[in-house]
Amino acid sequence: MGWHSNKEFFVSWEELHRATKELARRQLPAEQYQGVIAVSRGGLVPAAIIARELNLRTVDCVSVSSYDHNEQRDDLNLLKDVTATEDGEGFLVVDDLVDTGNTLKFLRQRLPKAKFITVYAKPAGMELVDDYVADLEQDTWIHFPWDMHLHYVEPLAGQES
Ligand SMILES: O=P(O)(O)OC[C@H]1O[C@H](OP(=O)(O)OP(=O)(O)O)[C@H](O)[C@@H]1O
Ligand SMILES: O=c1[nH]c(=O)c2nc[nH]c2[nH]1
Ligand SMILES: [Mg+2]
Repeated sequence: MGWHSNKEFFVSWEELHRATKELARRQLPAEQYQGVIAVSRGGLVPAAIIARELNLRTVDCVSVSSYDHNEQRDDLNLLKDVTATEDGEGFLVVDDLVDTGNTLKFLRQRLPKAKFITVYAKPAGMELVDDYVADLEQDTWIHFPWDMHLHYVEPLAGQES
């Protein structure tokens, strides 16, 4: 799916940490929340950072599976449901990004009273998220640090030919 994208955006651990702390700061005051729900798996690292910054110790996770039909992901279903809350009231649902919005559309039905936040947002899904830090164009594929590996790159002068 992502390999058809025109542009790529590489996120380092440092940058993910910085952006997620900015997202956390925007959720203050922390007392208005009871806990955090991570959307597994991409939301797990951002949710841990948010929980640490807001000093929230109730952390749950939800896992959604999707099937690919004509490159459009639909037919979402819950692989693992939330147990910490019935309707999401007082909870922050955290994901790494919103792209088409299908994942969050599905989760909003399950947790109608939660606040939904992501670190990154693409235009098609922006309306489904209550807060995000950075927006990217729809045809940009975001590479997260857990999907990457540092490797050697030839100096520019060595790449001439
Ligand atoms: O807005 P959407 O089009 O639904 O896309 C966004 C979702 O896709 C990715 O998760 P994915 O389902 O690929 O699984 P992962 O989190 O386990 O990587 C990402 O982490 C979001 O959860
Ligand atoms: O690593 C990812 N980068 C993306 O841009 C994206 N969009 C949906 N799912 C995604 N996963
Ligand atoms: Mg995900």
